[in-house]
Order: sequence, then C-alpha cells, then structure tokens
Amino acid sequence: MIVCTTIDGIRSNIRWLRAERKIGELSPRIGFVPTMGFLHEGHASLIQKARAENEIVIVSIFINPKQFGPNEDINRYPRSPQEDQLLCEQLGVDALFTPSVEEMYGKSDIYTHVHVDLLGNFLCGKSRPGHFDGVCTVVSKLFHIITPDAAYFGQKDAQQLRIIEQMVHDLSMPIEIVSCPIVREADGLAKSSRNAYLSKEERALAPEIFNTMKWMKQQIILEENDVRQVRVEAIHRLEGYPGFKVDYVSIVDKKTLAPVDHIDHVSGTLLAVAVYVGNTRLIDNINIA
Ligand SMILES: Nc1ncnc2c1ncn2[C@@H]1O[C@H](COP(=O)(O)OP(=O)(O)OP(=O)(O)O)[C@@H](O)[C@H]1O
Ligand SMILES: CC(C)(CO)[C@@H](O)C(=O)[O-]
Ligand code: BAL
Repeated sequence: MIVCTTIDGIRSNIRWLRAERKIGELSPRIGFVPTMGFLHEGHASLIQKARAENEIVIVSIFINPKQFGPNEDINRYPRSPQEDQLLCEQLGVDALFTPSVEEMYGKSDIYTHVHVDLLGNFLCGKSRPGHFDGVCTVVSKLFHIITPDAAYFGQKDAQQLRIIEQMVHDLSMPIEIVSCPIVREADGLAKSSRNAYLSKEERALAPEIFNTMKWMKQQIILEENDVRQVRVEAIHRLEGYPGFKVDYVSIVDKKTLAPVDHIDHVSGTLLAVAVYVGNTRLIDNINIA
C-alpha cells in the first residue's frame, strides 16, 4: 500500500495507479473513502464496498480543523495511525493519504471556502455553526486532489451525506456519491470514533439512543400517534437517563432536511437525533418513511 503525506505525492501515485490498472482502453475507476481516522467497522464497511466496486481504492485520514468549532474536541479527537494503516492494508487499499494541516491549508490558511446554504442550517448545523462549510471545503479539496469516480459516505452522518450529494450536483463535480448503511454494535449503538470517549457507565446507557428511535418509529408508524407528541415524549424519555442532554430530536424531510409534522412516503422522512452523553455528543438516525 502506498502512503502519502503530500498533495504532489498522492497525485503522482494516482497517475501511476491509473496507468498501471488500465483495462485495455478503459480507464480504471477510483473509489475514495474520506475519513478522520481512528478507523472502526463502520469505516471498514465503506472501504470494502469501495474495494468491491472499483479498480483503485484510496482512503484519506485528515482531522480537518475547519469543521471543528472553537469549543469542540479537535485536540482530544482519538487517533490511531498505526492501527489505521494496518487495517487499510488488510482491506486492500491501494493508497492512503494522510496530509498535515499545513499541507492542506498552507502556512497561513486559504482564502477560498465552500459555503452551504439552507441544508447546513438544520440539525447539526444549528449547534455546529460553520461545520458543514468546513466539511464541504475539505471534501471538495480532497475531490480535486484524488479525482475519484465514486466517493463513499456513511448514513450515520446523514446530513453530511445529503449536503455532499447536493454539493456535487450544484458544483457539477463528476463524482458518484455512494451512500453506505450504518454499522452498529450488537446492542444497537452506532459505531463512532467518539464512542471511545464514553465511560463504562455512559457506554452501557448509550444504546438507549437507538432504542428510543425504534420506539418513536413504532409510535409513529404502527400506533399512528402524533409526530409532535411522540417527539416531546422521546426528549423526556432520553433526558431521564443520567448524564443525557438532548441537542435535537428531529423528524425531517429526507431531501430538504426541514422539520415535518407528518411522515411522507413519497419524499421520505428521517428521524435524526443528537444527544450529549456526559460530554460526548453522539448522533444517530433512522428512516421512518
Ligand atoms: N457506524 C458507521 N456506519 C457507517 N458509516 C460510518 C459509521 N461511522 C462513521 N461512518 C462514516 O465514515 C466516514 C468517516 O467518518 P468519521 O471518520 O468522522 O468517523 P466517525 O466514527 O463518524 O467519527 P465521529 O465519532 O467523529 O463522528 C463518514 O462517511 C461516516 O459517515
Ligand atoms: C467527510 C470528512 C472526512 C471530512 O472531513 C468527515 O466529515 C468525516 O469523517 O465524516
Ligand atoms: N463524522 C463527522 C465529522 C465530525 O463530527 O466532525
């Protein structure tokens, strides 16, 4: 596996890989998986899908300062570079790109950013102002560097996935965005690098996020209870667990991400949740229509 820390280095290796993997006159497909490292089975599922669907697979690991707010956890974000490299090798990744902040943004920062309208204002965008501008800025830089045919994103970060889909459409980027299902622990907790922050007691209670979402889905779909009422009861239920503080419990249109009062089987409805468990902010979501 090739490991590159510079933009020039990964570009020249991609040129070489493209020439080496050429199939007759056909150019090989590049599948790309952008991550922030501390890789787990959720990331592995994206890489495996990319491996199955492309001749060349590239993974990036970059903890992007532009998507963290001033009081967020960038300095303590978990890192495991050696284990990550080993896992990528085992999964048959062709090249791993691990640039430094200076390599990506220069010594004195960049002057051009991607700004997300509307879709970035709901859900996580409300409590993480500027977060999705930071995500789209780095993802579009990575897309220009890697030049993938397809890029793989997890549904756990449903708003991020929806925003990236819109970005490639709006900015005419010729890249297929592949949506990958959420990988969960046996007890239902969505796998996440931030789960490493949880104490033993917090970890034991964290599956109540998924349990509450399943309960809400049942109340709304099977019992046909009022969406607003179920939402209020769910917030109450979650905040009953010690250390839990709800950031949002939202029922939104899958496309616009705007809150809805009724489920809609045509446009699709998403139930999305962000909860502080102690100091750790966890997100999760399920489709309810
Ligand atoms: N449990 C999961 N199932 C499927 N995809 C996932 C899962 N967790 C993360 N991903 C996807 O992996 C990619 C990289 O995510 P990232 O490196 O931020 O990991 P993370 O576990 O989501 O970290 P964090 O704890 O910071 O949210 C994203 O597209 C994300 O949606
Ligand atoms: C897509 C991403 C790698 C951009 O920094 C990040 O937001 C993530 O890990 O989901
Ligand atoms: N998984 C999304 C990246 C972030 O929380 O910053």
